[in-house]
Amino acid sequence: MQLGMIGLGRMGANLVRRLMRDGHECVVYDHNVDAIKALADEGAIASGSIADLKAKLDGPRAVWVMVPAGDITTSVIEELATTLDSDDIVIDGGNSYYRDDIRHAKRLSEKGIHLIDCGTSGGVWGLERGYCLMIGGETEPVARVEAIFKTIAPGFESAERTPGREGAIAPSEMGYLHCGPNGAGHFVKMVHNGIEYGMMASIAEGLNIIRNADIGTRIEKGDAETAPLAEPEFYQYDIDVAEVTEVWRRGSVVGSWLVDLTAEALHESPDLADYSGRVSDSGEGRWTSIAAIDEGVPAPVLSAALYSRFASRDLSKFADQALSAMRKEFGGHDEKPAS
Ligand SMILES: O=C(O)[C@H](O)[C@@H](O)[C@H](O)[C@H](O)COP(=O)(O)O
Repeated sequence: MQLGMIGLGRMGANLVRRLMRDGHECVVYDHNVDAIKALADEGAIASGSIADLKAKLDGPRAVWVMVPAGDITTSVIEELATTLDSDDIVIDGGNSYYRDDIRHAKRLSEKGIHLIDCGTSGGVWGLERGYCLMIGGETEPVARVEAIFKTIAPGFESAERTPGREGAIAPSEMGYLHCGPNGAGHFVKMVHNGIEYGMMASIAEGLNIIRNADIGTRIEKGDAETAPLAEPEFYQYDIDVAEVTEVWRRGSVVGSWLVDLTAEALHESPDLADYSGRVSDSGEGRWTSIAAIDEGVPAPVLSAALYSRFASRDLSKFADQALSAMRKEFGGHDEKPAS
């Protein structure tokens, strides 16, 4: 079928490539003319504006928006609200906050345009592996663009069938799921990313414990800041962390795509020297914690993982200085001065 794509960054461009490979026709638009030209050279139909994109699509249209969440998505949706026709469909495939979807759906519905929110997971690997799609919106428009979701998703063969499941293959078994009305798709994607934070943090923390299993040798050399280890002989292991991730990839309980990717990164750079250690976040971990608080549902692991990202930046510095100051004040302890 035909699809318009607005936003030709890594995700948008690869979605277009995957769609074209499967015979879909894509009309593409981006602020960056080079990005449009690159895809036009690969067979997409170039457009010079959102109005031009509309003119090049047959109605009722389907337009996928793949731009950064927040103000940019809102402004593109606003332009679509004034440009598209009744019964056209807008699919927001970015990482929008599900509450924005509810607002955007209302705005588009004033013109009879349908919004589908579509959490899209798979990152830079999605072109080959396919993308896991978490979808929200009205039933009819979602069904109308199902061929698009089917192509973009990884497909039934991407995982072994869950034992006990039989009969017709469900969409979830192909890698896309209509989760509920507007916002439901991005709600599920939000929590998916909250889980992503927790899994990433636990792998990273565990590897750090292994990396420091030689701390007994370092304390003997007197360069540790901690209380002396009672039994330094138990921490004398110089373990190759890269090799640990490699072995965990084979048959271990924690084996996963995240461990695969960690093994790859450690193979390229055993000390991870190219990384400052400051970890960014785009919002979904925060929104997951807010949802947990609103629901009164405990989510200590996901919240701790979010806070450890904050701690990775300089924003924990003042709290650490305050700790140091208090320790010195009440105990006269010798705290390290600022360097
Ligand atoms: O499922 C995915 O493909 C990822 O979650 C993807 O959405 C992306 O990597 C996040 O945008 C990173 O999120 P943070 O910037 O919050 O880490």
